[in-house]
Parts: sequence; structure tokens; C-alpha cells
Amino acid sequence: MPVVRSKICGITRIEDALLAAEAGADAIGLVFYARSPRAVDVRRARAIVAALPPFVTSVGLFVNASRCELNEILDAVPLDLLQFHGDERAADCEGYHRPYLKALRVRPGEDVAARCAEYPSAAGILLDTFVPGVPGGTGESFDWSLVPAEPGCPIVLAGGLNAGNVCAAIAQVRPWAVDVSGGVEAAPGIKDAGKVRAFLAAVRGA
Ligand SMILES: O=C(O)c1ccccc1N[C@@H]1O[C@H](COP(=O)(O)O)[C@@H](O)[C@H]1O
Repeated sequence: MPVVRSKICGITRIEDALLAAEAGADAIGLVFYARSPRAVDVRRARAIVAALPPFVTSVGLFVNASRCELNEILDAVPLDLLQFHGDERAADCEGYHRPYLKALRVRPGEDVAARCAEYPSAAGILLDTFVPGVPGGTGESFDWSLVPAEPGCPIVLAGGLNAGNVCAAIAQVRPWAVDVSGGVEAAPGIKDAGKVRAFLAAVRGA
């Protein structure tokens, strides 16, 4: 069975980044979206990335950020990968000298494969749940049967995952990776060590 990678998103504290790394996460996510309860500023993000051990990928999450804002952040924080979680088109995600994930928020009955095809330059497509008025981090899952069997690029499955449902999600979707934020929290922006460890153990055992 192929290994499924994992990302713990919404990290706001160095200790949570180290917890995720020690528990086996492949990546941690930093939210550069001021309206999120998990938002980090540049100073904090830089400190978290600097504390990461080798081979743990740092992912910056953006929601309709301007090119100027994004370039300023990239000048200050050595992010490995970008995650675009808003209404960005492919051209908006390109030109940063970094691979990117495009997050698509899945609506009931949607043709997911057609939407994935709009981002041929993406390193992968992250699938999250569509909730009106909220760009992500809702803790809601979507109908996994909408994920195409052959999407044409790596799929990162997100949206309402936790230690209790991630094995079923992996068995059904067979994603390249899974991404979680709210499902491993003690409070918004604060990770729960037990939930993080249980989630990553479940992914490894799936
Ligand atoms: O985490 C946030 O606050 C957030 C804000 C804006 C866009 C995306 C956000 N989080 C991402 O949403 C998915 C699913 O999160 P959850 O596990 O359902 O809480 C994940 O990729 C988060 O990184």
C-alpha cells in the first residue's frame, strides 16, 4: 500500500511544530490569512520555520493575497510550498519560484476532475469542503465519492479529518496526502498533543 503523507496545518507555536515533526508529520502549515483564528504574522512564522528539523516541509497558506503581500512574506520566511485557498486562478499561483497546492472547496455533486484540470502547473490539488462565506478550516467534511479515481495530479485530502475518520477517508480516496487543522486542536490555533499523535498514528496504520 502506498505511503500517505500528512500535513498538520494552522500551526501558531514552535512547540506545536516540533510536536507535529516528532510525531511524524511530513509538513506543517502556516496560515497567512488575518481573519483566521490560526493566523500568524511574519515574525512568528519565521521563528517556527527556523525551529523545524530537516525534512519537514513548511507550507504557507494564503487566501486571495496580493502579489505584493505574498512577495513580502516570501522575502522574510523561507517557505517550501505555497497553498492557495481562495479564488486564485493558475496564473495567480505561478511566478513565486515555489511549488504550489491549489485548494478547491468541493460543493455537492461537483465535477472535481474538471476543476483540477484548471491548475496544470500545481504540484497537487488540496480538496476541502465548500461552506458558504468561509474559505477553509471549517472542520466539515465533504462527499469523498466525488474525488476522481484518476485525478491526474496528487490529491491532498482535507476538510473535517480527525483520528476517528482519517483511515476511512484514506481507504476510500487513496489520496497522496491528508491535511488536518481543527481535528487535532485543543482550541483554535492550539494543537492537542494526544490528537496530533493519534491522527498521525492512524495515517501510518491506514
Ligand atoms: O485553518 C484556517 O483557519 C483556514 C483559514 C482559511 C483557509 C483555510 C484554512 N485552513 C485549511 O482548511 C483545511 C481544512 O481544515 P480543517 O481540518 O477542516 O479544520 C485545511 O487545509 C486547513 O489547512
